[in-house]
Amino acid sequence: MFCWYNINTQIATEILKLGLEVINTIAALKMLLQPRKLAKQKIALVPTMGALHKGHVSLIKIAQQNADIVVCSIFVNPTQFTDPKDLEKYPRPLEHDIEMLQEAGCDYVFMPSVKEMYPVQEHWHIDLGNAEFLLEGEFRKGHYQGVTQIVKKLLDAVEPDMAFFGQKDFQQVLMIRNMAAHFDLSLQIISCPIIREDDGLAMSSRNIHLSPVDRKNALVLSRALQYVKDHFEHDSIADLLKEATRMINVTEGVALDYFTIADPETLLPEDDKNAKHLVALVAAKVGETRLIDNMMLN
Ligand SMILES: Nc1ncnc2c1ncn2[C@@H]1O[C@H](COP(=O)(O)OP(=O)(O)OP(=O)(O)O)[C@@H](O)[C@H]1O
Ligand SMILES: CC(C)(CO)[C@@H](O)C(=O)[O-]
Ligand code: BAL
Repeated sequence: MFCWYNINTQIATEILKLGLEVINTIAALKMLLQPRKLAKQKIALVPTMGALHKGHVSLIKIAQQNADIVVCSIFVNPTQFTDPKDLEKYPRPLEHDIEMLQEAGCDYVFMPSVKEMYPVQEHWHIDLGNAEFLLEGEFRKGHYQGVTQIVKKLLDAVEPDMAFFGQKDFQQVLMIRNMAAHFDLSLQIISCPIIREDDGLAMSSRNIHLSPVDRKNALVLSRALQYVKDHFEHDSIADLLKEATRMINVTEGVALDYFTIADPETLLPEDDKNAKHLVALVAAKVGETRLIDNMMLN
């Protein structure tokens, strides 16, 4: 059986020739990064679960502009999946990912096994604040404990000066910032803009599961967000929510989990349009695929 974590030697050799180093263990990673750290080079981490697309590449490019060395991790983290079927079918196109990272000029890719990251069973539970239980936290209970658990392990392995995350996973960035505050970590956590397809759909690894009909229907999510942004000046929050949810609910094959206009720090619903910052966030199942998206409104 082809094993995702064991890179075949031929591919590994090709990769080394092209300058991208593929590392599977924390010990090897630390050894490779040590001289870089001694030379005071700035190290950036871009954590991913693979199935890379232009959204991931944009994080790598931003990281390159801010650091000397960019490490991208690819690890499909089992502890953040609340639906075993979602984990099982998560896309794992290894060779394609390696090619994208080479092309992007990434320096190191860290692709550990599950055993490497979780050598023993362990308990993880930290206080992430009330926002942990809202939105994604309500629909994927325990998800952010799993996300922060693996991100802390990756940060411990790489010890980067900065880590880059996409704003597409808006709540995730907030949770990771809260985890970093919990452990008093001093690294910079940088949130990067959402990269979209030409028609507005937010890029996501799970888009690969969309059938052609789903793909068309999925557009209603970014359209509803854009509607809210475009009408924000003149309409009340209640009217904006009403129209956005209507747009989604009339789209066949799309089942809405939530559409909210919220405070970006607390994620609590906000009905005061004069609030300094507001974000609209949406999650829905499109066919069998659950997608999320968001847009800052002011
Ligand atoms: N369209 C995008 N624009 C910017 N950043 C993105 C985009 N999609 C994902 N990212 C970021 O890339 C990082 C790795 O995400 P991940 O590997 O889970 O990909 P994904 O596309 O979010 O996949 P999925 O949502 O299906 O899990 C995260 O910080 C995520 O926010
Ligand atoms: C941050 C992350 C890599 C942790 O597994 C994941 O949640 C993701 O890809 O967004
Ligand atoms: N991109 C967020 C990771 C997840 O959905 O599990």
